[in-house]
Amino acid sequence: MTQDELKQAVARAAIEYVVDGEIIGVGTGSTANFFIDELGKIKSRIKGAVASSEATATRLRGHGIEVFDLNDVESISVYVDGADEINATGAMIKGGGAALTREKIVASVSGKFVCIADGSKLVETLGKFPLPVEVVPMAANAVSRKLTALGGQPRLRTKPGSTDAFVTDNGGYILDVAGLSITDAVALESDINQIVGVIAVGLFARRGADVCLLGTGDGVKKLTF
Ligand SMILES: O=C(CO)[C@H](O)[C@H](O)COP(=O)(O)O
Repeated sequence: MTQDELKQAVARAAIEYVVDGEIIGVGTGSTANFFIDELGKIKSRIKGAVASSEATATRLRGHGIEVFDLNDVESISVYVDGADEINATGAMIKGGGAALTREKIVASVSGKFVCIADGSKLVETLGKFPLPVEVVPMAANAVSRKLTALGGQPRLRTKPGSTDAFVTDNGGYILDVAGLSITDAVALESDINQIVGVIAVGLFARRGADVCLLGTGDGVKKLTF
């Protein structure tokens, strides 16, 4: 199976977690997009969705799915999203698609986090994928120095084909931090959160996934944490 076929398979499998009549939290990225397309096929079963990015909101609306402002929602039963890396405890690196802050917010108010990923995302130790850190633009260099002191090699994310800084939905910049071998994800998440100027770090450890649907050549494997 191709990587897209694996993503589509886990997206289809995630429909099992949709609670009829409810508002569902929806992540960002190529795997989440397959899930949105599956949601579109059963949109009459749900009340609507809370999106983790403007791109996801646009795709949801394209399927005729109502997108709710999180401030107008009391609770979310299920949040479905991809990951850049996930380990055996359900801790993840996220933010490759630049939506880490809103993803973390929606995940934090959701009852169950269902991660959908192709098998290549399951790793023993987090950190081979550069850790995204969203920062207030004026603090980018100051935060970079602190991340270097933590042992990382931060690089400012730029727009494709440009040297201009990429700007997130929230007006932030992203530092992608290479060179980290993350053995204590909870501690590192806390340490980076403490750095003044950090908006959010793409380490989902304190609030990791509850379930991971992993697409492999042998079919969809379900990991529970
Ligand atoms: O965290 C994310 C976006 O900020 C994505 O979920 C993550 O980057 C995985 O994306 P994809 O499914 O395209 O591999």
